[in-house]
Amino acid sequence: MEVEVSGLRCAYGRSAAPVVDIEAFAVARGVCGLVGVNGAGKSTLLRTLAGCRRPDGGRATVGGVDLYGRRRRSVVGRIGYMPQQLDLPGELRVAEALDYASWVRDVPSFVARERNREILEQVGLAPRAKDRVLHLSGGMKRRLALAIALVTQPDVLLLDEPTTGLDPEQRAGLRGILADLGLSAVTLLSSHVMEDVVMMADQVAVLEAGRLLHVGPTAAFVAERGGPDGSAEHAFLATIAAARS
Ligand SMILES: Nc1ncnc2c1ncn2[C@@H]1O[C@H](COP(=O)(O)OP(=O)(O)OP(=O)(O)O)[C@@H](O)[C@H]1O
Repeated sequence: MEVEVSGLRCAYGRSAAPVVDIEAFAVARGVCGLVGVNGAGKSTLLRTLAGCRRPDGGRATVGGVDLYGRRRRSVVGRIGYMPQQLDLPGELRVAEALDYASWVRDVPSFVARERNREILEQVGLAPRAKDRVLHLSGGMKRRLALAIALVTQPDVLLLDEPTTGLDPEQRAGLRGILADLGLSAVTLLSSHVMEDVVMMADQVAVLEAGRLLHVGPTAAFVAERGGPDGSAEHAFLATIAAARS
């Protein structure tokens, strides 16, 4: 299932300059890392691709279906979205929160029961299934948000800064989950941490002031722009410096 964007413009306020302005962008499968400095437009783009924020111009499609068109219902249910700002039901227990998310997304309860148990194992929250969400640590809340994004077994997974607050073991766990999903889903993840992008994403997209500066295989991006040390950080900084000069 392909995620595609054409002539996409997003602005906050009628006369404001667009904070996302992308002529064309397509991700067909695997994991694409979306990188950019603070305010580059990553969250706005992901929110728009999740079907949560109507663009001010252009189109965003999933599997050829306009996310804001008449047939949107047929695709928004196939998208799993983990926002940057978590809004979790603190009073519920972890397993209940997942069941609730499944109910909201119309996953039949007989399917959800087994699947949610597996998801809790995957994200390492099975031992905390009976804990109240508000008692979880920051990193655990992030893992729960990831679990919630997975309840529909989405074809498209959008993760906004998924590694924030995760310990090294959990980062490795997230890589494992993405590697499994990479075979079947299109994943777009934003991150400030180039190291995470190199380890998790086979493609990298660089966003600067709402515009797409570069899209391509991560390995080539680092090899060609990473300087003598082959540093991903260097590749990123060189790309935005060239665009600003
Ligand atoms: N609700 C809002 N109202 C007005 N402006 C907003 C709003 N949300 C974001 N912006 C502005 O839009 C621009 C892009 O913000 P966005 O959060 O999409 O960037 P980002 O790349 O995700 O940043 P970060 O890495 O800091 O999370 C920024 O200039 C930001 O100030």
